[in-house]
Amino acid sequence: TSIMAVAYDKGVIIGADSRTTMGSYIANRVTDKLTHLADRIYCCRSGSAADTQALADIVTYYLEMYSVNMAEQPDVRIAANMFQEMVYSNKDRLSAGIIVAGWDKKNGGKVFNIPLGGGVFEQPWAIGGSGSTYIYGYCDSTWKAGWGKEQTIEFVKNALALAMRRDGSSGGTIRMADITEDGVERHFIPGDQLPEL
Ligand SMILES: C#CCCCC(=O)N[C@@H](Cc1ccccc1)C(=O)N[C@@H](CC(C)C)B(O)O
Repeated sequence: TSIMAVAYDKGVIIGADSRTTMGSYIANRVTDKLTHLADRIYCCRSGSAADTQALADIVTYYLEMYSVNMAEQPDVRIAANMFQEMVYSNKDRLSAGIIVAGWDKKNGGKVFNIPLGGGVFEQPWAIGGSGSTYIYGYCDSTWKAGWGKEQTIEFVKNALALAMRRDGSSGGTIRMADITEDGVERHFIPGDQLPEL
């Protein structure tokens, strides 16, 4: 897996490849790793498909309870803390690298990285999954603060395409989503239209 989330002035762009593997077999070449948790809050999933689906389902339920009991929408940070608590306290039994990202009224676009150990790290951008190891240099040297929507989308697209070319556990298509005050807009790049960098 190659997953990514980048905050920008109006919100956040999330992205992922679409490969699910079972050893060298590609079990799903059109996986959707961008998972809806609550209004304008998503997570990008890497690691065990089963573990991350189970965790996302539990957080989705908890966030619904939050909305009902607090009579207001949860901040992105709340969703990140819920994942962290479960990943940290079950770290020896789970394989789940999650990026929680979204937009909330108080804080705007936010990115929280939750790697395998269960730490939570608020960052302007985050990459994750096996493919991310191949693009740290590209991302560190390319990302700039102050980009708008188009530049951020371009950055996510190019970074994921580079990771997908080098990582055998990443591939297929690129799925992206743009999360802002106006809502969520999905973007899709078919496997035969990936940028050739
Ligand atoms: C057998 C089996 C594994 C079932 C499918 C399965 O979880 N594949 C995993 C790789 C993996 C992980 C942990 C144990 C085994 C196999 C996979 O493709 N993960 C991708 C993300 C998920 C959310 C689709 B990515 O991280 O590569």
